[in-house]
Amino acid sequence: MSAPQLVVHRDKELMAQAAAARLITRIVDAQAARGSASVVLTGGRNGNGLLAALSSSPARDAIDWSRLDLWWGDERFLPEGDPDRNDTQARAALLDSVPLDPARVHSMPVSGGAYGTDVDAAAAAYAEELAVAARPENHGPVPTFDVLMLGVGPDTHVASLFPEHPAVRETERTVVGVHGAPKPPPTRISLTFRAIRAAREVWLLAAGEDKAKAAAMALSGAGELQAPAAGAYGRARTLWLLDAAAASELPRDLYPPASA
Ligand SMILES: O=C(O)[C@H](O)[C@@H](O)[C@H](O)[C@H](O)COP(=O)(O)O
Repeated sequence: MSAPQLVVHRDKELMAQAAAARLITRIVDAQAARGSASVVLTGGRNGNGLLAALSSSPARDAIDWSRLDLWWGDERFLPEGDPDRNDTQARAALLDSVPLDPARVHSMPVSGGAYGTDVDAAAAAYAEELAVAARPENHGPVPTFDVLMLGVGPDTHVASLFPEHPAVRETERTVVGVHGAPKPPPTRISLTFRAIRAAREVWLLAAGEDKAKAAAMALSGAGELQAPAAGAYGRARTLWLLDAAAASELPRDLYPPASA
């Protein structure tokens, strides 16, 4: 477990630009060190803002897109191409405009596809896809992702792990079907903490005033059942990327406001 580090940017646009630059560097470094890189994407405005910033960065061409594995932290269990799916939004923001190897783009299953409406079967299939990709040196049922990104909800949810929901208590499975999520749509697929914590680096993205209480709660010792963001950490690094508004209610020992 790595203790959280905080990076606070002036506003969400700067945060997206800086995070995109950071991600390019991590991917290029991983490809240099290990031949390929693996990244777990998140839905939400901040995750998609980062992808859009990466798309318009000239440095994006430093990435060897054919040697990049993409996974998702969670997905809304909706039909293929649905505009509310996280993968549809990621494709529009970046993926459609770069030469990825389609076999390395691991979207979560769609509803109405091979698993019909059975979200638990769909989740089990994604867990199997992760297990197949894991190497012996990963010592577990998922690959050691280089970077796993997570948006943070105002209720402190990450991926589709909502406060006090059964998925937060899951310790064995790496992927679960989520039923009755408090945020629509109610049926989702999510990585669990077990899979999230297999990542080398976990980055939590939070921007805007509506995230200030969530960030303060998760970073002030709240339990992961009540504040799932508190349970998201990486093996080597846990990084909170915030804008000033989201950092505005953090305890002063964590982040002194500029006027202090
Ligand atoms: O599946 C979802 O409903 C969203 O992906 C959600 O989990 C999102 O990541 C957070 O709510 C943060 O969202 P923002 O980045 O838009 O603030």
